[in-house]
Amino acid sequence: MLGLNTSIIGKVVIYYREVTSTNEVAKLGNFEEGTVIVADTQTMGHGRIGRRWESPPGGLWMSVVLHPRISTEDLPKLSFLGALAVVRTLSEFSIQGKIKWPNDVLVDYKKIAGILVEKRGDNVVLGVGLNVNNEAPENATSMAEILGTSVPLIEVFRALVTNLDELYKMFLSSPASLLEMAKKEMILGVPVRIIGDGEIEGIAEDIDELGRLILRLSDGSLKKIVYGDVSLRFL
Ligand SMILES: O=C(O)CCCC[C@@H]1SC[C@@H]2NC(=O)N[C@@H]21
Repeated sequence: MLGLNTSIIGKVVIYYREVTSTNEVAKLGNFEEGTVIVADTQTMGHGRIGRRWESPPGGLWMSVVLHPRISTEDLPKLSFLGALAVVRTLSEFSIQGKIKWPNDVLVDYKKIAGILVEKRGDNVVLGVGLNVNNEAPENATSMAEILGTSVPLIEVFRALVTNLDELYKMFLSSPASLLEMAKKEMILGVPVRIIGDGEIEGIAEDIDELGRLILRLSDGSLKKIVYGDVSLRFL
């Protein structure tokens, strides 16, 4: 039926053999909402906290341009949206991924994907890096390594775009429901160390309505950790 299956993400896909960073291209351009920028390789792929992101051929390196009319406080939820879309995509390939707050997807505690949400003017960019057939960096993994065989990249791309689109539509109508769904896939209830300005240890107990991590400290009190320049290590 006409008009009932309107996708937002993936109507326009721009493919590059090589770019500096798909997030940079997406941030700087004047693209319509839902445009996907994807590249075989990135020469300057980056992650959170200015970290370098290795992007050789064989991996999925892509960014989605979004123009959500949402408050800034809901923006971190887009990172969970990206991570949840990756978890759903992996499960279509019989791989069980879990979300590590705030922006990683792990398989058996090894990183398989990272999400980077950035904003420039009206452009909100949701970048996803997923190790598919590329050799993963140390302590990380890839879909091919887990499955013991290479995976058609185009199928992974299609599945991811479909999952992102579905979840984005849900997010626009109810950011809170999206958060609840992502929480179910998050590694919680385990001891962690948060590294930011200083270091703090506790049990990663829950996520609040703004996507902050609720940490239970050894004296029983609770501390909220804001999504920002912090990283999390499992103890
Ligand atoms: O782990 C992280 O901190 C996030 C990594 C995000 C990497 C992706 S790859 C596509 C997009 N372009 C970039 O430069 N970064 C994101």
